[in-house]
Amino acid sequence: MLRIGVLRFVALPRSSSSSSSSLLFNPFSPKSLPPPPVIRTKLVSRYRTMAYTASSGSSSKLLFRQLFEKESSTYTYLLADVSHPDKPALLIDPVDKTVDRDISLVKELGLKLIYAMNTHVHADHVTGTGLIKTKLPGVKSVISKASKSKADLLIEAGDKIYFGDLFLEVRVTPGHTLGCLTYVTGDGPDQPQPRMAFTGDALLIRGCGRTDFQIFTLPKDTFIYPAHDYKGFTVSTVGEEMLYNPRLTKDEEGFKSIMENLKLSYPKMIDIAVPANMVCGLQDLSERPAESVAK
Ligand SMILES: N[C@@H](CCC(=O)N[C@@H](CSS)C(=O)NCC(=O)O)C(=O)O
Repeated sequence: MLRIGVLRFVALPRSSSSSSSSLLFNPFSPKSLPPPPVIRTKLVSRYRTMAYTASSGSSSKLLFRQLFEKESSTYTYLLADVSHPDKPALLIDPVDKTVDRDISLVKELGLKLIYAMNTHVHADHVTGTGLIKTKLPGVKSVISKASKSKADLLIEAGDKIYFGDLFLEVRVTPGHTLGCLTYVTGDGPDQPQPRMAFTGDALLIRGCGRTDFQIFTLPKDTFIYPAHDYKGFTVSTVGEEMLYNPRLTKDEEGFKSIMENLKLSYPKMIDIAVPANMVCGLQDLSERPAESVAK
């Protein structure tokens, strides 16, 4: 039987080992946000996850694929627990235009898609989560409660999204939008190591999506997988971005000045994408309320 529940956990005091001690302006300073909780997992380890390769590798448990939609330069991520008999899988930030590609891949790999997740309400493309539900009716759409959008599961800080024995932790990383989330692979002996953070538009590689967040409090070897890349990057790490991100290594005034002078154009799709994404990508989704999530 699949364990597909979204669980909430109890926050514990955070160990000091993974917090940032930079003297430079740090928009993720624990002073401005409560310390992220440490997760106490109840998982029983079957065997240790084997070495993980960053580009598109898989461990003995985790199957991982990074997919790209070129018009909006959007990354979609496929994760599955292939050690579980049902091979439960989830997609993070699918795009409507590439839903057929994504579903074909899921089928070719023999996976059972259970979640279609959004990191936030995107402004530059229409999410594929609603369309996926029409093609694979068992799939549940997921977005943050804070986004005030419609989806099957409305999640918040501390929830755990299980797919098989693997899970993602939900971290709140507002700034780019109020409802932005970062999904971080679980912390535990049975989970992928190093950890992986799916940052949406909060943290881009050598950039950021106009933001304020806590991602730099993750361990330095955590892989960063953003929702977009405009420069040809595919993956980074927390440590690498702390050293080389040209915006986040500045002091507060320098950061503000960069962000105020980005002069980014109005996203071409914003007037279509935002209303559509508030209803999971489909304007005519049923009006039924989202599932409540047990505490
Ligand atoms: N030109 C694109 C949008 C490019 C853009 O503004 N990207 C966003 C994230 S998607 S809304 C952003 O915050 N970028 C930060 C950066 O430094 O590029 C379009 O018209 O859609």
